[in-house]
Amino acid sequence: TSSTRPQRLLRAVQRKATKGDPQSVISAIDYFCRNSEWAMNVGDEKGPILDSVVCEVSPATALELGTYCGYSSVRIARLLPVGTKLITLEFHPDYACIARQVIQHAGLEDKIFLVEGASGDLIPKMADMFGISTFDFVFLDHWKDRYLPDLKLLEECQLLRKGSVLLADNVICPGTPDYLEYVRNSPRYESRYFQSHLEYTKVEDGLEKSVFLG
Ligand SMILES: Nc1ncnc2c1ncn2[C@@H]1O[C@H](/C=C/CNC(=O)c2cc([N+](=O)[O-])cc(O)c2O)[C@@H](O)[C@H]1O
Ligand SMILES: [Mg+2]
Repeated sequence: TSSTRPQRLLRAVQRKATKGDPQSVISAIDYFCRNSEWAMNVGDEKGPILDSVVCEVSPATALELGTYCGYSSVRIARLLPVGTKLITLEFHPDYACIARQVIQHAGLEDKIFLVEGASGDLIPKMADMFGISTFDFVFLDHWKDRYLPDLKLLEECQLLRKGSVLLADNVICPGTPDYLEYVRNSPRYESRYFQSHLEYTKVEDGLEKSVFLG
């Protein structure tokens, strides 16, 4: 029977990456996407920008919207201080299943809570589910038309505090025009664009970093 691309990506990790070594999992996925099949991971050019923002924020509480195969979950969680956790939301059960195995191969299952479900349903439950009050860092990488509604939901649920950092992938390609317009024009955000390229290609893309001003 035919396999799916996420299954083939996982197989490449299991074959090439060293168990318990997050960097080798990241390298195995990037190698697979450059040499076998493109996949929508933040990738090896935007990834270091993500890394630098995570290190700068050094979040005690971090949220990711859209796990997919777990590539950015591994990138983020490998940098988190001991005792801190990444909560990542994924509504496609098959992708969640692959991501759990990628995360396990990286040895990061104790630093990552993967919750299956839609962000719109789960965000209002985050405080109760995880006993947190606000997120220090949010990485948005799910369906592009959900970035703005979910940002507004985070605001409404008071899950952002003065200084919370939002980092959004693909603000140019595929593009998130309504989200960009909001964070760049709202007096409640200080926004900055990090120009880069769409993963594994020469097409322009970039990350938008927005700090919530309270
Ligand atoms: N509301 C929600 N709650 C939970 N999980 C959700 C969700 N909406 C989507 N997801 C999940 O997030 C991933 C979608 C990513 C969309 N990215 C993309 O469409 C994408 C496309 C390109 N591209 O076309 O070049 C490049 C990229 O870097 C991209 O991230 C999938 O795993 C999907 O199941
Ligand atoms: Mg993306």
